Amino acid sequence: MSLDRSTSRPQAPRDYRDSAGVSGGPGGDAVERPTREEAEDAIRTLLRWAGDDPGREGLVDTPKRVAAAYEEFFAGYAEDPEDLLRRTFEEVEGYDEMVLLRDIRLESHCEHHMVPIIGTAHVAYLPNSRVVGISKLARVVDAFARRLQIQEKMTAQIANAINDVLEPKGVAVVIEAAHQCMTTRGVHKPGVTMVTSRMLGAFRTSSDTRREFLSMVGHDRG
Ligand SMILES: Nc1nc2c(ncn2[C@@H]2O[C@H](COP(=O)(O)OP(=O)(O)OP(=O)(O)O)[C@@H](O)[C@H]2O)c(=O)[nH]1
Ligand SMILES: [Zn+2]
Repeated sequence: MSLDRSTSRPQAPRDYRDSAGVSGGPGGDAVERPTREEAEDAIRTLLRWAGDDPGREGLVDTPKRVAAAYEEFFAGYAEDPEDLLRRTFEEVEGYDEMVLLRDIRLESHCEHHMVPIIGTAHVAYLPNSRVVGISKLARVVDAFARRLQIQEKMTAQIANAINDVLEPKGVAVVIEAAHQCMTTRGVHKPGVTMVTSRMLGAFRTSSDTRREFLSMVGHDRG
């Protein structure tokens, strides 16, 4: 879809549904994206609502900057994670050990308060003769993270997309993240981290495989 959001009203991208029926899309075809000008007007309204004057010098360009920032924060709606995974995979005979991408920086936004969720993702799979370009695993994390999210849904979506395209013997995803809606507002608990996981295939059925993964990502304490 077009990234030129200045005047056009591009169609909302295809809703992404994982095999658990979890929707990762922006709300389906019913959502019509406003124009860039309408988005900037909305930001001026919020500035007035916060108690400031959107016409003062320091704030004149702020709506434009915020809209540009939103394009980055929410770029995932324009991505098709399955397509990313299909792009570079190849058939490999003779490698059937775990592939792990550890400590992937994760930047997302919580769907309740629209404030950052910052953390780390660990993604592993057990190839079933098919391997993917390793950067694509990090791109899949970004494609789901750059949306309004809750951590449980994001974790499941990443694992399910990899499972659907690569058809591996197993997939494991662990995300550890701090939610700024808990640290900078509301309950104000800095230092708290939420940990979520999704284990599929051998990572779910074999405790040895799961233990190997958890030990490789440093989650085998206790
Ligand atoms: N399970 C889950 N909860 C989340 C996530 N991100 C934010 N939340 C929680 O979503 C809840 C929303 O609760 P509400 O009572 O509707 O909103 P609120 O009045 O702003 O709640 P407080 O954050 O407790 O002030 C809060 O408990 C948040 O901590 C997430 O990724 N997963
Ligand atoms: Zn929140």
